[in-house]
Amino acid sequence: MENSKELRRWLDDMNLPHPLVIAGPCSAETEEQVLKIAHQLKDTDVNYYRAGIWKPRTRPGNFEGVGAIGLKWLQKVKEETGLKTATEVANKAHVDLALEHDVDLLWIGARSTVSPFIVQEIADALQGTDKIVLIKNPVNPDLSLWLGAVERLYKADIPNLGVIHRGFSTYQKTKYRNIPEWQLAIELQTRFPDLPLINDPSHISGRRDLIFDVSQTALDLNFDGLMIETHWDPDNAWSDAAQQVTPDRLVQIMDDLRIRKETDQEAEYNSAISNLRAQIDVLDNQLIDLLGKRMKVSDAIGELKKSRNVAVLQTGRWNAILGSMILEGEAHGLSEEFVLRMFKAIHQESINHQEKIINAQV
Ligand SMILES: O=C(O)C(=O)C[C@]1(C(=O)O)C=C[C@@H](O)C=C1
Repeated sequence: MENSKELRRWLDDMNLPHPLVIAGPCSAETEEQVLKIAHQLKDTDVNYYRAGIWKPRTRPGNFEGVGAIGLKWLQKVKEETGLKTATEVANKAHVDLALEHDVDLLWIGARSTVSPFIVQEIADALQGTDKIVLIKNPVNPDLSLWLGAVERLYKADIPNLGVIHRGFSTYQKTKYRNIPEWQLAIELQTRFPDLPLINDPSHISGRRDLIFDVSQTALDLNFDGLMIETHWDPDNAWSDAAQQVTPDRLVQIMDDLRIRKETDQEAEYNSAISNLRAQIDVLDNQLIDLLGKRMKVSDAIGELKKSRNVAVLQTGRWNAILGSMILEGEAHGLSEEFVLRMFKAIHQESINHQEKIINAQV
């Protein structure tokens, strides 16, 4: 699969004055609930009304969705409000039912994207459809697996594709339910700049007070749209209560978000940015030069260790470097997270250099 302008045609054709918005409850609960929220979202920026019909849950015993009856409620939503509809599908039976009920947009969930068998089954069931199909990232931060799923659908002649970034599972304790790992979304855009990219701040945040900030970051990174779980009574929702917002709050979020353009054609902007980018280029070259020099010193240490039969890894020294660099970084406005990541990468490269030297056959 190659990048092409064709990939974003379905989105461009919508000619939206704002990012694409997919909103609605995490789960369809009752007909009344589905219709009530849809009517509240009717005259807002919302383009697609979402509702989970089949819910993959971590543990058995939790609410697993109302099933096919919910698709009838979504049809009613379309009739009564004119909103297009969206739901998650996780196997062939779901696809067949969703198509039968004329759901306009289907998405593949994170737990399905991890399984090439399931993705292939869904792709086969959807073969040639002109519905929009969005693929959520797999639960683990694996860009190839994510793009592999997109490719399976592309090869099944499904032209209207896109991806949803919903964050990644982690053992670390963080403020997020699923850590964003924005770098992956940036890498995906670098490889497929025209593949529509939607952010799901609800699943990244796991709590409603973070949704605005995550959405703003997504828009600052050129995301094309947002999927935000919305419920008329979030606290009493049957699933994911903590991360849903009310329709009023959604409207407020959309009002407050700053939508930035990709670039600016003004001469003044162009000359200022060229000047600053020239400075960045000089500094980046200096960084590479310095890192090369540091590795040369590390090579010399490697030779010395080899002659004295000393181990490569020196945890005492390494911890001392980390401690002092975190403090130094702080004084230069660099976050601890960044300094740690950067020095772990430098340390690993240094170890690789020394390993090569120590294990070289003479
Ligand atoms: O100080 C050393 O012994 C080194 O080999 C250098 C270095 C580093 O790159 O800073 C590399 C490996 C060790 O684990 C500790 C530090």
